[in-house]
Amino acid sequence: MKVAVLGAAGGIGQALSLLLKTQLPVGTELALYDVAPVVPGVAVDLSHIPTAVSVKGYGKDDLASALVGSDIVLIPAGVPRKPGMDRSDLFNINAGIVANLIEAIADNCPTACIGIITNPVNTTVAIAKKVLEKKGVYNKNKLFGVTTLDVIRAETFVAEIHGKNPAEVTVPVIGGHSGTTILPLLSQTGLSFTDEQIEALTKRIQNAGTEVVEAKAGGGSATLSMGQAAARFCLSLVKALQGDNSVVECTYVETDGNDALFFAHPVRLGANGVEEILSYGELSAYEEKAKADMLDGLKNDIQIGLDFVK
Ligand SMILES: NC(=O)c1ccc[n+]([C@@H]2O[C@H](COP(=O)([O-])OP(=O)(O)OC[C@H]3O[C@@H](n4cnc5c(N)ncnc54)[C@H](O)[C@@H]3O)[C@@H](O)[C@H]2O)c1
Ligand SMILES: O=C(O)C[C@H](O)C(=O)O
Repeated sequence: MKVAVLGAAGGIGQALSLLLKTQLPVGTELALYDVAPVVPGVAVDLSHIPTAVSVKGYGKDDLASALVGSDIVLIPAGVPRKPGMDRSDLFNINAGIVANLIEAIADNCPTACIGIITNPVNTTVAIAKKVLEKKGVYNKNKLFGVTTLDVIRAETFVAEIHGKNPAEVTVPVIGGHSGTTILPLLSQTGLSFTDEQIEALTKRIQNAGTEVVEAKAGGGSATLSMGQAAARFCLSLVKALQGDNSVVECTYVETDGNDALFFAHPVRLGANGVEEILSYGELSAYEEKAKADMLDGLKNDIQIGLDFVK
């Protein structure tokens, strides 16, 4: 098994790479790529941790070597938000970065599962689809927008309110990854909430990225919690690729278009990536309305991505 992290020297990239170095199965190869000259040093640093996962750093001109043979490629490359910005304000810089990296994936490891972290996720995943299609290697079962951070935040905040261990709480989060497109399904937690709690919790989960951006006061966005979220997603994918058919994660994937072309659902993973897109079940009246209200915005975000690739 080979896992490549593109943008591995960044805030998310370093946290994620540390977690993968310590948690990937024995024998895994971890390839760390970044345009920042520190990346070989990050790899050497991690290589001193005594686990049976080999780590190699790849600089700016070595993208192809980093990618060849990869089974999973995770992409946290790109610029993060500063206070006052929306995720969509990152489009101008990050769209081109993602398109170029996806082209290289198409050329060097066209059958890899790709997890996109770079914002705006609602749009960058659509860019990836178009680039892969143009290259003739698109497989919708292997392209994922990583929305796991919304899930772990929802689990944390719900556990806090109910005085529970977060490990015992499950909250599906559907839709997209920005503002109101993030839709936590509190009705499916098996726990009860007042209307006021539902309103406040939903808003907190939707604004949690901004909560971090403001707290970091110009120093970037969520990196450590995102590292944890991406590691959870990657480890689930590894388990599934190795034959475990029972792994379910919420992730932003291409669907039958019932809601929008890309929509985060609970997804059963397997040896080929997406095994089955699971129904998100019955929504409460509050959730139905929230979904109806955000769909046009999400569809627009997706269209911007599709239109970016000529
Ligand atoms: N999906 C999510 O839930 C989620 C959560 C947090 C952050 N993000 C997004 O992740 C991205 C990265 O955030 P960060 O805090 O790690 O930023 P960062 O600035 O700390 O790190 C980004 C890294 O990407 C590298 N990079 C830039 N262009 C590159 C290229 N063409 N190829 C390879 N590497 C390149 C940079 O050198 C840097 O090391 C941002 O777009 C951010 O908005 C997404
Ligand atoms: O909020 C951001 O810009 C980063 C990320 O999407 C997050 O949800 O923390």
